[in-house]
Amino acid sequence: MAFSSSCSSVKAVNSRWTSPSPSPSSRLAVIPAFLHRRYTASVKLTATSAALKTVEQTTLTEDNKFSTVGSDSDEYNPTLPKPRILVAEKLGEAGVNLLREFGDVDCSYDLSPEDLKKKVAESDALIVRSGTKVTREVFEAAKGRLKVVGRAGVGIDNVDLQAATEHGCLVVNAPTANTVAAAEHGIALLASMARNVAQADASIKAGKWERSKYVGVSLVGKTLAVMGFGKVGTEVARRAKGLGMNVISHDPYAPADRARALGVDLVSFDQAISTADFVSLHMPLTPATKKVFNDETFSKMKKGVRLINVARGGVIDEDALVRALDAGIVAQAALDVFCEEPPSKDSKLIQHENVTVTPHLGASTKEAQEGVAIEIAEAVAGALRGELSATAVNAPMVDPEVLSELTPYIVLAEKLGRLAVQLASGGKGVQSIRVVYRSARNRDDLDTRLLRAMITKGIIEPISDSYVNLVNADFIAKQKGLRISEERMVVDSSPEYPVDSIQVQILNVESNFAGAVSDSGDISIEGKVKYGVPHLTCVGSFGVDVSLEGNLILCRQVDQPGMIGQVGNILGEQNVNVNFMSVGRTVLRKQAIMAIGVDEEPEDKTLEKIGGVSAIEEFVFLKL
Ligand SMILES: NC(=O)C1=CN([C@@H]2O[C@H](COP(=O)(O)OP(=O)(O)OC[C@H]3O[C@@H](n4cnc5c(N)ncnc54)[C@H](O)[C@@H]3O)[C@@H](O)[C@H]2O)C=CC1
Ligand SMILES: O=C(O)C(=O)COP(=O)(O)O
Repeated sequence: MAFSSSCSSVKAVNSRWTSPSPSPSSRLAVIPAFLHRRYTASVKLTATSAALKTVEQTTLTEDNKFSTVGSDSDEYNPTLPKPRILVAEKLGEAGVNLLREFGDVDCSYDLSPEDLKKKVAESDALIVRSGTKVTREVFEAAKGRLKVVGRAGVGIDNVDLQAATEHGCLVVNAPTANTVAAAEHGIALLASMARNVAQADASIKAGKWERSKYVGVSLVGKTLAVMGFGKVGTEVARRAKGLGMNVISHDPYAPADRARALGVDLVSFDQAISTADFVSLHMPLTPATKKVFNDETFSKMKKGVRLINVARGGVIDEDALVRALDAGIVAQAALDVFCEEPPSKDSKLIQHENVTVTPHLGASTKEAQEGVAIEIAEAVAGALRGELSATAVNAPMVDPEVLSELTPYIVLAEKLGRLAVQLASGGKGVQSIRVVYRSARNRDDLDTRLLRAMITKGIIEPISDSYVNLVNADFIAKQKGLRISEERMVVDSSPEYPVDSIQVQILNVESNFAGAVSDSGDISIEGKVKYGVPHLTCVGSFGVDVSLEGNLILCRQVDQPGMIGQVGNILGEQNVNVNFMSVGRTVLRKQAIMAIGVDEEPEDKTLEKIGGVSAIEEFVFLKL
């Protein structure tokens, strides 16, 4: 469907205009030099009343970098103190060295829960492995300082993700570097269990020579059920095929063609457990997989089945496993992971003669630990720099190519949100937002999660104390009762660009600038990215074209000659640098909107002078 914008045409006056030589004393008279600090002050004057109204708002960061993990004020800046990174579990040296180049690193292992809480209150990032429980209390104790938790490994079941999200704390993991190590450990357990290696070793060391007791079983020709055909499961399957095993797998989410390519059949859960001689667990611990191996499921297994678990202890009901071992349903089990780690010394499961155990060693090879350390160090440093992480667990994961393409639109989205909310009277009662993305691409080719998050950030931050980032944007919006509906319209523009325009509407709210209210009665602004720079292209029903840099003055006036000169002169006299100017009108010589981009924040008296120009009916000063 071709779309024509609801905005009126733009009068061609997009000229760069520089005020006469600025006097240093008047520059930055109001805006503090430290652009990263939040501050409050924004004024709106109307020509008729010239009354001052204040809207609380925040600044943008200098470099337009969008923040994934921190507020603008917390964003990484090389001139600010280095971020503090708490490494709470042993991490490979290469990773620690990488982190040291970037931040102040505190390697404190074996912290008590109380000490961990104390330390996170002074840390921007925390790095853990599977041995540290990062609970809600930890996030609460951090009091907003903790911006990222890095899990140096795959499983994030030791991190309270909901609490992290609510606190706007990004969680990243290192999901690839230990895959092979875990798979190799699975195969090591499989083979050593089948040939009683651990038991025979203990027997010899106890002075015995028991050859007939430790007759094993062969692997070749046996059926292995791989439960969870993800990264580790796939590598286990590949290796088991090499050992001559028949491999089947159960994974409700794995693509069948990927399995087929390895000669593995994807089957149902019951089929997998009832036909396998060996069952190897490789699924994550989730509410759906918790204790999925229990009395009922053990009873469906082939008598004499052998079980390997290098995934998570919690997927097995350990008491049920002891019963299944005692009943001979499970002939042997080889376990690397346990419900509680370390397990109690007198655990019947650990002590069972048919059970082989290792202390969560799946990822513990030199190679894997160096790889994981580098992977997590890069992810954490990137997150602290405000980059989007490819391994984010509680924020949108975005392909780097998609991200680089979307970056200018992300900046535009935040600025439109920030502008729109300043056009609402008093910034209160903003409840319903409608966003329309116009794009030449197919609906499925445009992932709007980042754009929506940044519009939310732009809307919420100027009117509240909350800081919003990609992690908590949806949560904070919900908490504040903000409803954001999104629409996509296919337009006849170039599919080379992901988005043609973004329109942000605030519904059912009064505006402090009548010119921003569209025919439908809602505050409406629209923007585009031009040559990589975000532009405002529509205010209410008026088409404009002004680059969104610095701050913005919007004037609604009678469309007549000389307006640009008059306002330009007022600003120039006060050494306010105009970076862009544009006039849009609906009907010739009736009404027009003048959008003026200014580098500095004009003083109140300057704004009052603009308000005093007789043809100006209303105007508003907006911070970007
Ligand atoms: N023992 C150790 O030191 C290590 C343990 N792990 C654990 O191994 C497990 C697998 O890790 P990766 O392969 O890297 O993860 P992954 O995310 O690549 O694979 C997990 C697979 O499980 C599947 N799955 C989810 N729910 C399932 C269900 N109900 N039934 C069957 N399959 C299901 C998923 O679709 C996915 O394909 C994780 O629990 C991880 O924490 C990983 C590395 C080292
Ligand atoms: O990566 C995983 O999921 C693991 O279980 C590895 O845990 P670890 O880092 O060795 O404590």
